[in-house]
Amino acid sequence: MENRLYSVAQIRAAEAAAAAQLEAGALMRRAGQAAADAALALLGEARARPVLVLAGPGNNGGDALEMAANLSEAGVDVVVLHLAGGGKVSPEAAQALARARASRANFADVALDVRDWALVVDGLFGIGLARPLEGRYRELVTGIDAVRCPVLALDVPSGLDADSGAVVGPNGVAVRATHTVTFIGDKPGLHTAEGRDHAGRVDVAGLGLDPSLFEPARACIAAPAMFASRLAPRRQNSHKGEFGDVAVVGGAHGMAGAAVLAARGALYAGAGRVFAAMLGPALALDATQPELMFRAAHDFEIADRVLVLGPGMGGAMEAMRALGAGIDGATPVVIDADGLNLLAASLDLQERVARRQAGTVVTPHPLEAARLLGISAHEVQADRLGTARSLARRLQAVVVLKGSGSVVARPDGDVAINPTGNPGLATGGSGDVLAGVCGALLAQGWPAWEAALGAVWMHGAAADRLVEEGIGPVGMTAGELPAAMRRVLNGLVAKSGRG
Ligand SMILES: NC(=O)C1=CN([C@@H]2O[C@H](COP(=O)(O)OP(=O)(O)OC[C@H]3O[C@@H](n4cnc5c(N)ncnc54)[C@H](OP(=O)(O)O)[C@@H]3O)[C@@H](O)[C@H]2O)[C@@H](O)CC1
Ligand SMILES: Nc1ncnc2c1ncn2[C@@H]1O[C@H](COP(=O)(O)OP(=O)(O)O)[C@@H](O)[C@H]1O
Ligand SMILES: [K+]
Repeated sequence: MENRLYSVAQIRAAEAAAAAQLEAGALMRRAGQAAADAALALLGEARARPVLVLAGPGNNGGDALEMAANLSEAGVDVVVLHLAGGGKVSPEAAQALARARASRANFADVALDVRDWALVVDGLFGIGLARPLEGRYRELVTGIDAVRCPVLALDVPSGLDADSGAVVGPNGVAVRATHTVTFIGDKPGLHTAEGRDHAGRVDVAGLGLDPSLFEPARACIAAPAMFASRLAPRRQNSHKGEFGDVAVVGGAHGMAGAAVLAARGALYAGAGRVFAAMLGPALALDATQPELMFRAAHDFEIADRVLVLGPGMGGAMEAMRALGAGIDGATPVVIDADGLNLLAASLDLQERVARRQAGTVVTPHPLEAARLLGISAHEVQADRLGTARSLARRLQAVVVLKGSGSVVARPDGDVAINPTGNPGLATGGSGDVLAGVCGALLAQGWPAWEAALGAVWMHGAAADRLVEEGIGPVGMTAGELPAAMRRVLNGLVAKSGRG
């Protein structure tokens, strides 16, 4: 998999294997050099003001001390705030401290707001964070929020769990960095949950480890290369039957909009024909999208149609019957929104989902995932990868756990974290559009894993384009997504063509 993400345990194993082959302290010196290079790149010509380096008690602090020595050797004015802690110090961190003390860096116990810094470097804690930040550490970390310069985190923003992207502690704090240089391998927690807010832009410094030292990654960052084989340009001699029928099953009384948004998502993602099978009063027409065909759900023929089960479906018996019929059908399905709430209420339906032969994509937001697993939304967010994996295993389906850094998981445990999208998507109906897009890709023959990855990546990229154009993040509407997503999709298709 490209853009690999490693768990802390995997990073530790690779680090130990590499350290056994190298001279003592070599990895820390390499980390300190990579960190200094990243800082120099960020500073550019801005050398007049000093750089503040916060160095913690462990090896993350050791990296910071090596970096401080390198920066001062490069002529940068460096102030080091070293918090020694009371515990045992590794030989390499002790060596780094000696080197930094012998350099021109100034050691001082300064307050964050006493100077106008060019850069603040967070080398307090990395993957060894063992508990929530308290006392002086907490003060420093919250103080960083007030500085106006760039903040560079070393390895992991202090206070963030590198595996999950959760801020550690019930009332925890973590550094909000503008940039993170992460060592040895990239980590999932930098890209999902609170990770995107705290890590900023992430660069990986591999430190020259031999790839054979790594256990296989079970996670990666999603990228178009993962679904590129499905993006072939259409043949001239094609007809709408080749691009499949999508039927959105939903739209109970008062919730027609959800079904319409999903149907538009499907239309703009290239489905041959799109139906909205309404549980509530069937609309005659969507005047702005007259291509959509409305039917009453109770006498709609679902055979041979890819189904998007759930947008605005409600919780009535009729909805449960429609969901069951869709699940028992032989075509690929997407289950979303109220469809997931109904599923959460029925172990029988969950088992029927797990027995399906055709592709199944399930798209819960954290609360829907929590209902499905009988846990709290907080517990879901504390372990998004684990949650998505266990749902995928339980339902034998591809699961998209939505939110910042959506996690796409499949039953064998592989996951991808989506890097596109922004808070403009936090608006009613954007999930309905996603479900429709996913349905259209399934209808065009994409396997469930690629359809989920493609839908999530393009849906987020559409929102990113809208932000670039000034249409968001504030006030972006779900109805604006389908056309923006269509531009993203056609752009990818054009790129995938020959020559
Ligand atoms: N080893 C190597 O070769 C390489 C390592 N690398 C670098 O090392 C980092 C990992 O180093 P690490 O294992 O020393 O952990 P680190 O993140 O510094 O924190 C542990 C220290 O903090 C303490 N502590 C923990 N939580 C605390 C809290 N809330 N509040 C207060 N104290 C707390 C804990 O002590 P404790 O009190 O728990 O005994 C311990 O002293 C990694 O992220 C990377 O940057 C790279 O250079 C590559 C080569
Ligand atoms: N802060 C965010 N950053 C990135 N994507 C987001 C964010 N908030 C929401 N999204 C995305 O927007 C969509 C919202 O879906 P959902 O919660 O089901 O909303 P609705 O039910 O209103 O349609 C999902 O694709 C989700 O991943
Ligand atoms: K750090």
